[in-house]
Amino acid sequence: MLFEILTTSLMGGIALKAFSKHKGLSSNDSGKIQRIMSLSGLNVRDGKDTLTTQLVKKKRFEWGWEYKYRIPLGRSFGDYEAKIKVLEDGLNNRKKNITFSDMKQLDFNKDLLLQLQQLWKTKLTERKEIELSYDGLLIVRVYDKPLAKEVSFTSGEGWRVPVGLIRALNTLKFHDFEIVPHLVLGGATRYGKSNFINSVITSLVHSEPSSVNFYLIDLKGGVELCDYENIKQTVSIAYEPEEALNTLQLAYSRMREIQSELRRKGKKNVQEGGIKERYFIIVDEVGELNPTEAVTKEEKILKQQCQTIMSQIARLGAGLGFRQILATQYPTGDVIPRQCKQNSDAKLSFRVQSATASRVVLDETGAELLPQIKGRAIYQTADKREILQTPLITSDIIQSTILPHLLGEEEIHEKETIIEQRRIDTVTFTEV
Ligand SMILES: Nc1ncnc2c1ncn2[C@@H]1O[C@H](COP(=O)(O)OP(=O)(O)OP(=O)(O)O)[C@@H](O)[C@H]1O
Repeated sequence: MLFEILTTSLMGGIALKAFSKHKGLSSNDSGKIQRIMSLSGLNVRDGKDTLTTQLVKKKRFEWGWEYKYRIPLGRSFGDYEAKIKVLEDGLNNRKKNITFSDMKQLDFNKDLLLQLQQLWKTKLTERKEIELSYDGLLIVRVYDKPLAKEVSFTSGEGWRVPVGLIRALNTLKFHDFEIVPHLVLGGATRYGKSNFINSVITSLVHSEPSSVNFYLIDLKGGVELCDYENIKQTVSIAYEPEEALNTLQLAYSRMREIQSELRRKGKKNVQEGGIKERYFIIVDEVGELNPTEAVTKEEKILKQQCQTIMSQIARLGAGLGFRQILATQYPTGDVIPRQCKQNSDAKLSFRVQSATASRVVLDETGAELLPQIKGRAIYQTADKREILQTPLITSDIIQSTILPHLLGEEEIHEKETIIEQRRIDTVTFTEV
């Protein structure tokens, strides 16, 4: 009896609190955010006046709250970005509330007390996460639930590959290589670049096995991409800068062939020309092809040639079915050829060391402030920037996907002979 009374009043109390919170009556993070901003030195003194960050709008979404603030004169978005950790810690310095949606998940036919205990435990370890952006007003998004730290890999469809789970509605975001052909990828070591490249290749092999062609350049000692060496979709693979030039030349000469074919047909691009094949040039550690880092004159010339071809492919390849993915862990000024950067409308950056490195990859700061979570990244297209958790792919998935496409010894020999022949035919590189 006593237990029933206790449970009923506890439930009643929680329900009331949850209801008021759901209606936005009790939770007022907007005020708390304003207070944290003031206390962390974001106010501006103007003579006798103190200019503060002013709330303009707040809106409840399924994932949490969005607040819009007018920032005082004399402050920049960067000033607020620099305080993101202070804001997040301040917001999480609170007593935990049970929400209406938490209540909806309870099963009243099962052991309620146990469920409530579990819910409370989850609440104590849960952390709200925030995201900042700026569109003339400062936008602060406060998410009820943190973004998952691990997301399983599932293949995309056609030329759409999974990029990661976004917070809004917990949905998977895809990158469509037919819409945005080239991608620049950056991030400090061990945050997930190679894993992402593996998931792109695996997804494409799974979805477009007879139309996808790879030109792979793995300058990290061949440990990452060697799995794909003997699959029929890989036209050429390189492990050293000298080999990289060969691989790029092969891709370049194929690009010229397609260009001639389209010209003959009087078509503007592969879509119009009914050409289904797509060619992916993937360079893992493009920094190894940076001529300014070359030691000898020959090496410098070789790397310059590589960069010239990569720039040509970035500039002209899109309509000819060529897609380029350039990855680097050293995002310094000249590591990604300028034309490649300019022609890549999508960028994916894992955590980097500094705001400067973030600017090299994304053209904006922010990737240096990502949490130290493997696989967490900013995906940026021409009009949108989203934080997401990239899927983690396992060796088992990679192996089972490529197994049906592995070449036999005779086919490998045949492929090598064709490549050798093409190399001989690829005389000199000329501008298209
Ligand atoms: N999306 C992810 N989710 C969870 N863990 C991940 C994810 N991506 C990578 N990891 C973990 O991080 C480790 C390093 O990842 P990865 O090899 O892709 O890093 P990297 O950025 O390519 O590093 P480096 O530049 O040093 O080669 C992986 O072995 C894996 O355990």
